[in-house]
Amino acid sequence: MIHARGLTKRFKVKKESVEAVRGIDLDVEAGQLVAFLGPNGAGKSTTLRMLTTLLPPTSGTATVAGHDVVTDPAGVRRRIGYVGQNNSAGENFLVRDELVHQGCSYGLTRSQARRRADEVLELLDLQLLAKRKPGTLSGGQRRRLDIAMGLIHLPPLLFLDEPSTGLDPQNRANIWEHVLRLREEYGTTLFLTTHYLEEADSMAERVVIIDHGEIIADGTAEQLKSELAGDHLAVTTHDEAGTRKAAEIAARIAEQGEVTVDGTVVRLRVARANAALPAYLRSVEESGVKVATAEATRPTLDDVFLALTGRSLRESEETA
Ligand SMILES: Nc1ncnc2c1ncn2[C@@H]1O[C@H](COP(=O)(O)OP(=O)(O)OP(=O)(O)O)[C@@H](O)[C@H]1O
Repeated sequence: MIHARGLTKRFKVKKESVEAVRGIDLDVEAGQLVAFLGPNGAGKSTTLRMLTTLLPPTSGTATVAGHDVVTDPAGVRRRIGYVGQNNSAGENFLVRDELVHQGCSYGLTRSQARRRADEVLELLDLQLLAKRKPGTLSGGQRRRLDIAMGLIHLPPLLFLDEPSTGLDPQNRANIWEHVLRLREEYGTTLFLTTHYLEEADSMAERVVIIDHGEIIADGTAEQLKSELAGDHLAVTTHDEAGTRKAAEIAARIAEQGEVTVDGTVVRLRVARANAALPAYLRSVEESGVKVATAEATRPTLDDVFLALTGRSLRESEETA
């Protein structure tokens, strides 16, 4: 559905050149739900804008929904939906009429557009709001209307730029419910950017991480977490001598990263906690040290980003 090779975008700002995207290779198969993650300024929107033909690449190639973004942008646009960060519905018409108008602009006849408008209104639970003006909708309702606008021509591929940003947790969950329903009912391929790591982790089957214009990780959240970040173990002993001993043993088994000691707590990272924790506890107890508490935690996608870049994604966001 998406095949990009060496996709690059360079902007000229005064006399300086900004390399927003530096040679991206990407293949997305039909039916996938891909979350595109990265800190502010990483190049997410620029990539999305190139894939949706809103911006020409500086170099490289991309075929999207079977059409080349440079030589056949109109072909790409007919086959994709794009839900940007700004409202896509205008203020001239009522909600349903906005949808019908959008359908007609995609070449549907008026009666096809009406039928399709009713389908997307139902899919996004907007039926009761069909006769309202878009400006009177709440933030979450408005975002659902934006998604409906992107779906009016039944595209096999939908791009969503930050679909849940700015919404409260309840509305975010509601948007996800609709996005997942869309995929279930129509098999739509979904490619979305998000700042919410937890959402990408739990909802997307594939996570692609971009940093400084380059893809630095690509896989399922589980793969990325176990291959790149590892599980965390924290073991507490009763005294400093015991902690020292436990830290020495930890240094021998820790597969990734260093061992840290904080008071009487020893922390380490291992590939798989369920195998490593019992073995570690056995070794510590055999050395004569009594363990007070032991805890294993799974990493987050932020730990993955930290392991790859030495920075936390959240900190990168805050300093950007
Ligand atoms: N039109 C433009 N002119 C100049 N520089 C640009 C332009 N658009 C983007 N950039 C720069 O390209 C880089 C990537 O920006 P982009 O908007 O793609 O990042 P992003 O990952 O989408 O960030 P955010 O999460 O903040 O939306 C940034 O350094 C940005 O300042």
